[in-house]
Amino acid sequence: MNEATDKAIAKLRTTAGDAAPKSMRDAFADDPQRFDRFSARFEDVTLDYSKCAVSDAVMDGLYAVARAADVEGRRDAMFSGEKINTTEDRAVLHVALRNRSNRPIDVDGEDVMPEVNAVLDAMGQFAEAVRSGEITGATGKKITDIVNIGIGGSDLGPVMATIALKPYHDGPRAHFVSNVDGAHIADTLEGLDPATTLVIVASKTFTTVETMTNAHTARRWIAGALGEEAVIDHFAAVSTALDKVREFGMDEKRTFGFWDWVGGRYSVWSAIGLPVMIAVGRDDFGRFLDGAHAIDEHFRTAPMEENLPILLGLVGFYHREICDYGSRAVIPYDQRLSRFPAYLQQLDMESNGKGVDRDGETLDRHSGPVTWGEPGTNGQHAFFQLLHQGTDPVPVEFMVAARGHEPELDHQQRLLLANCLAQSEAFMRGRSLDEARRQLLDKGMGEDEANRIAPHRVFTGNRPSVTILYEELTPYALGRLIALYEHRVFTEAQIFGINAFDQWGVELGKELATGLLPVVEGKEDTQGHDSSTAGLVAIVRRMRGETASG
Ligand SMILES: O=P(O)(O)OC[C@H]1O[C@](O)(CO)[C@@H](O)[C@@H]1O
Repeated sequence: MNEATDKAIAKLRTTAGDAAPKSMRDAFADDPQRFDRFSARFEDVTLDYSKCAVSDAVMDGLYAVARAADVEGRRDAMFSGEKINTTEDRAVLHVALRNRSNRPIDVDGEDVMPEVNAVLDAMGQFAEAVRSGEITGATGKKITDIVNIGIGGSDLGPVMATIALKPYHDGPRAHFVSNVDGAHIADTLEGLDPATTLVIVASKTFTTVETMTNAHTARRWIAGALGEEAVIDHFAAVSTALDKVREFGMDEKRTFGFWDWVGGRYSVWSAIGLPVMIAVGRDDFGRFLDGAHAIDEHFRTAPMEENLPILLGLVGFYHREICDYGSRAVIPYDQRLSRFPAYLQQLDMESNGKGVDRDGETLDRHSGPVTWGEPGTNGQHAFFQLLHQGTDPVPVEFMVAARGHEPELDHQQRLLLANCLAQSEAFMRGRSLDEARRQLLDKGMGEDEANRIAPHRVFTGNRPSVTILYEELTPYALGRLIALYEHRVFTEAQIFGINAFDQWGVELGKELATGLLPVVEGKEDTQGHDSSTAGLVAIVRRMRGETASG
């Protein structure tokens, strides 16, 4: 572990004990400038962290931690193509995928930008040809539906972005299959016409069992309806493993590559974004990349005190390490961001859910928290109970647009905004016992009854939240929002001292999945497995009528 970071964190802990506001309600009452002091802006995005228990001294302590952990130096190393993913010996260059300035970025002495631009161009031509009907299915019919088959990073980003950009869809309908559960592909293909469907198989490795199993099911579906020779016209592939794509029998002209320096969870900007591009078109996909690039430039150049991803990262680190909050809730008051929390779960937890530092030493501090969430206002009618009154405070991250895409329903957007802002105010202010009692008495309740009920209606308040406010959820704004979170995760990882870019924990799942299959199939016995696993396998086989004792 880095000694300088340890020292800065120890100092911050003391500072926070002495100088963090004990009551945020009082802090707001005492300082009318609090919002101005603890919020930052980039273009039309406002990051408000004033409803967190920070003070100037705490923020200075956090900047000192970031400096000790060399966040800025490591950021520059990432942007310059250094192999900062040391356990896989890879550069980390999702930023090159949206490097709209075309500034050269070298990996092993070679500029990656020409290749990046060539794939983007090929994707654009293919996407537009599918959208216009120039590329058709085997029978000459226009493609009306695309089915993306992928999982993890080859699914979550495209699904999330496709849902988010619904107002911009003017291409074929996009569907997504990820789960190996046959129900997923069966339900998705039901009602689709093979003659007008294009299947995109998206897999960085082209070996992931879920994706390959679903790809073979889709292949049978196409071949069964249109004949084996039609398969080539109904499939496209996205992968870094071009040899494996060839083995599957895909057309090379419909194969779009990317590179080992793009992590799965950072790949929506690459050819993995093809379904998004087909749905919204090349130009809007370009605007999505532009938005991310704008945040990249801001992250690369803005001073820490004004740097939104760094500030979001510092607040996140503060909540995790100093305040000891084990999770954070991401609540978009934006229905079209309904899959953003799921997307962030992979981005955040696959990156920062680590137990050893970059040198392989066991961490003696926290790494990343649990990230979870659901859109508001729905969450308000479910888990907000715990957020307001539960015993474990959970910092909340709200995001909301000033304007929706439905001018005729603008009164609903105002209601949404009011809910979002009211919730963050309520988390901060709370309601004291006295206030609760007085409210009940004002409603005409008797004194004894008011005394009995009031404690149940107390809200401790002082519960932290961050609000990210933007004008409208455009492709550009979505690109910015995702990149903001990517660099937040990066910032936190540097302070935690971990490698955010490997994922050995989830890769274990890939090994385990196939290991037990022969046992479930009855081809191997349960010897060597624990009694729980053996017992459950035995029940499964009995229930499926696969053993005599069934
Ligand atoms: O794109 P692939 O190679 O099919 O992998 C899918 C996902 O699997 C993981 O490696 C582990 O689940 C993720 O990181 C990745 O996004």
